[in-house]
Amino acid sequence: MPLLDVRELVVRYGTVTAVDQVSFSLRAGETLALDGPSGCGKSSTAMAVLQLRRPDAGEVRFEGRELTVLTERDLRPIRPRMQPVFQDPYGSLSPRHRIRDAVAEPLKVQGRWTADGPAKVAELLDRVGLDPSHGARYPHELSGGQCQRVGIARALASEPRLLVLDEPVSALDPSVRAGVLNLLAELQDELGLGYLFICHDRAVVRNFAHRVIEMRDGRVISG
Ligand SMILES: Nc1ncnc2c1ncn2[C@@H]1O[C@H](COP(=O)(O)OP(=O)(O)OP(=O)(O)O)[C@@H](O)[C@H]1O
Repeated sequence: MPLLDVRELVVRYGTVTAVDQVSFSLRAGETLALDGPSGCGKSSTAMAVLQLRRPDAGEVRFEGRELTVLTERDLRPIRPRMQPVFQDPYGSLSPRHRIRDAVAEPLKVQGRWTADGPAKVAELLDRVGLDPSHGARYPHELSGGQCQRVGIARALASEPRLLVLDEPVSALDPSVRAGVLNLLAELQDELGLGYLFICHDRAVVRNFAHRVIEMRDGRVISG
């Protein structure tokens, strides 16, 4: 059974059809890249997969369950298992919260904060290659690459099966990109995560993805 199976997905904004009958599937432990020029519908596909933007038509089957028919309430226990990581590492963190609080937040929101919470946060920071002492800092005291690692630690706190990575290294200096991509590859090996990886850097896609589908004007043109 695929981890994620998307069938004939459609997303419209008024009269614009941003995603037009897109289908693909993804297995656990696999990275599928969505490639294509700006405006071709990659982010809209990602948002619809995550049910952050409910699709206008089509199916999104995740771990065997059809999500598009579920209510917000029924989606609540499923949401932690599919986590986004966005392009802008600073933008996805609140400037007023310390790093340790940002990583603790999903545990607290999901009712999983217990006496060993601080130790779990330290472990998550260590897992993404950050010194646990970074937990006391604020986002502006970290580099872009370190912030993106915090974003990944926050996603891992939810114990996901799928990460939707929307241009996760595009905003980073070329010198730190490889480090973040290596971390993602290690986590995938270790945890068997599926990655839907949105990226328009051909070299990165070639090195990192197991399969690539190419989009143009809302449609899949190859892959
Ligand atoms: N909220 C919105 N309202 C109206 N139109 C939108 C909205 N979001 C996206 N679009 C339009 O939908 C189409 C697909 O956009 P989308 O952001 O999904 O593409 P993309 O491939 O991710 O592009 P980029 O790489 O620039 O993020 C574009 O024509 C875009 O202008």
